[in-house]
Amino acid sequence: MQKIILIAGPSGAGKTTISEYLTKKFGIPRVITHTTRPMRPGEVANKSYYFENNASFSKLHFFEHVRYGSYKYGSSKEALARAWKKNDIVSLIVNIEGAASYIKQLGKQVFFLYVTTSTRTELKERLLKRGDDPKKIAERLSGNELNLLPDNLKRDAHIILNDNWDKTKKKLNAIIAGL
Ligand SMILES: Nc1nc2c(ncn2[C@@H]2O[C@H](COP(=O)(O)OP(=O)(O)O)[C@@H](O)[C@H]2O)c(=O)[nH]1
Ligand SMILES: Nc1ncnc2c1ncn2[C@@H]1O[C@H](COP(=O)(O)OP(=O)(O)O)[C@@H](O)[C@H]1O
Repeated sequence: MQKIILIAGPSGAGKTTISEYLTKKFGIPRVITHTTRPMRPGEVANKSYYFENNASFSKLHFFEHVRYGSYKYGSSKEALARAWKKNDIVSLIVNIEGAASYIKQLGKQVFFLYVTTSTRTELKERLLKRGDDPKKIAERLSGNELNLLPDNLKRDAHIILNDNWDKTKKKLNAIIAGL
């Protein structure tokens, strides 16, 4: 059965780091998603995201799409098909709303990883170190943008407390072995 590992959680929790590890270690490709937000330093077009404007975004065929902060984000049916063509297990980084859509639409094909840290201070420190703008960090770590795990998704979530990278790797290795 084709499967999708959804990776959700607050900014700075380690979603991208985990998805890159899954690619490197297990050849699990990530479904590249579309966004209207500007590219950050260090990001690569068509690898980090497909960077769109409002007009090009509106022409895509979405599996689901959301507005998050000031920008639009969405995963296209084409990008999912492309990733599944490469491998039966793929990963996808989404916000909580997107995770709920996937779980509803794909049911048992979904493995839902919720990644977080023990403290919000740790998230803030990681984001400062990553070079994010302090004003943006404050927005990401409050309100809707925090991506807290809602009660109705707790049953579906496999929670990874990514405080320690070695422990996280071991958990990921065990998860992949069991898929
Ligand atoms: N629903 C949905 N969320 C997405 C998609 N692509 C990215 N996201 C989420 O959008 C949020 C913002 O991503 P980004 O701007 O890269 O910021 P970061 O999480 O602070 O690194 C994150 O929670 C991502 O998981 C998508 O296609 N659909
Ligand atoms: N277990 C960890 N311990 C310390 N730093 C980490 C850990 N996991 C990830 N990081 C670092 O934290 C920062 C945020 O990780 P990232 O994967 O970009 O988060 P997200 O995609 O969830 O926003 C990156 O600089 C990354 O190298």
